[in-house]
Amino acid sequence: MLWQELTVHTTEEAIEMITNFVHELGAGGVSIEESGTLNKERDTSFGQLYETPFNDIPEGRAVIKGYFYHGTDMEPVMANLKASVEQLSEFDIDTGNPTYELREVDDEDWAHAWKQYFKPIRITDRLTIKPTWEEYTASPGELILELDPGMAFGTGTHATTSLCLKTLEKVLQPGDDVIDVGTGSGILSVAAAKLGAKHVLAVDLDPVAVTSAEDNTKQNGLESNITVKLSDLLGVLKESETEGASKLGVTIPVQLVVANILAEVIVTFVDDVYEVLQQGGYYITSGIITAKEELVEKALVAAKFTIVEKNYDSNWVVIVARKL
Ligand SMILES: C[S@@+](CC[C@H](N)C(=O)[O-])C[C@H]1O[C@@H](n2cnc3c(N)ncnc32)[C@H](O)[C@@H]1O
Repeated sequence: MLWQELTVHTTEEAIEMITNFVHELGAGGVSIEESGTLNKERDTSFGQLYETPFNDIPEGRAVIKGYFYHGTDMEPVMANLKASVEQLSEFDIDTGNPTYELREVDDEDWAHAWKQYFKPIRITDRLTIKPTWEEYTASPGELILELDPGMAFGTGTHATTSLCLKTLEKVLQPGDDVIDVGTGSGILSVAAAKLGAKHVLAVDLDPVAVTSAEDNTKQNGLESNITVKLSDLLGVLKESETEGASKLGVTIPVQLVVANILAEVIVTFVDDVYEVLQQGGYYITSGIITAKEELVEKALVAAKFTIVEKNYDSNWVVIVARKL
């Protein structure tokens, strides 16, 4: 199928606003590329982070691409978008002299192009992510995460995913029950299970992510260690109250929760994380751009969490909080 691809070259700071504009103007899908991440393209109903490796986008810059159906009259779309972007300076958002391009593309091109760049990645001495279609020989003691993210988020190349993986390796104790909120491809759940979790409950509100996480659970032979559900954390809490833990696989309260979602979303369920955690339990959270770090910290402290560690990669932070 043919699409019209509208590209905006701008700054990381303007991503959120411009992505919203492109959506509001009727794009069927939006992709976001920042420097040094892997680009995958699909619908952005949850405002996910997007990934692009080996690109030559300079630090602080971003490329946003909106895909419009072939018959769309792009002239008013362009005019509207430019007018909205110009207004951003009034809100002190630096759009960095944006430039615009328009071209026709075939969706086969953009749905699969990223695969050629996705190679085995060694995240830590122990954890390596291996695309299912690549050959790789593991060294002794190396844990291999077999992964085909499909169109879900979570290849491991994005700074936030790799921050979460490194932190999981440090914090998770064998035998822990774990909840992975916003599982995407299931990458963090697969890692948690391979690192010795007793059971992992993986939840996501996006059916595409749920299918991907289920597939990756199977690829790694972890069907008896990971339960995947189309839900958010509140849904999990309600289900555990009404039906008990039997369908969730984990026993609530759990020892560890991990959530790699955008800051604005994370702050909406901090209290639910506190409730679902055992005393002494850990909460690993990322998806937080450093500009939003304080917002999340305040919400965590207000919910009675103690912040025990923070680590950074590019403009992203992972926060480790504890229920003490
Ligand atoms: C940035 S991706 C993270 C994927 C993967 N966990 C990783 O670390 O690479 C965030 C995921 O959270 C999901 N999501 C967004 N809001 C959510 C919510 N309130 N509850 C559950 N999942 C949510 C999105 O659908 C998306 O798949």
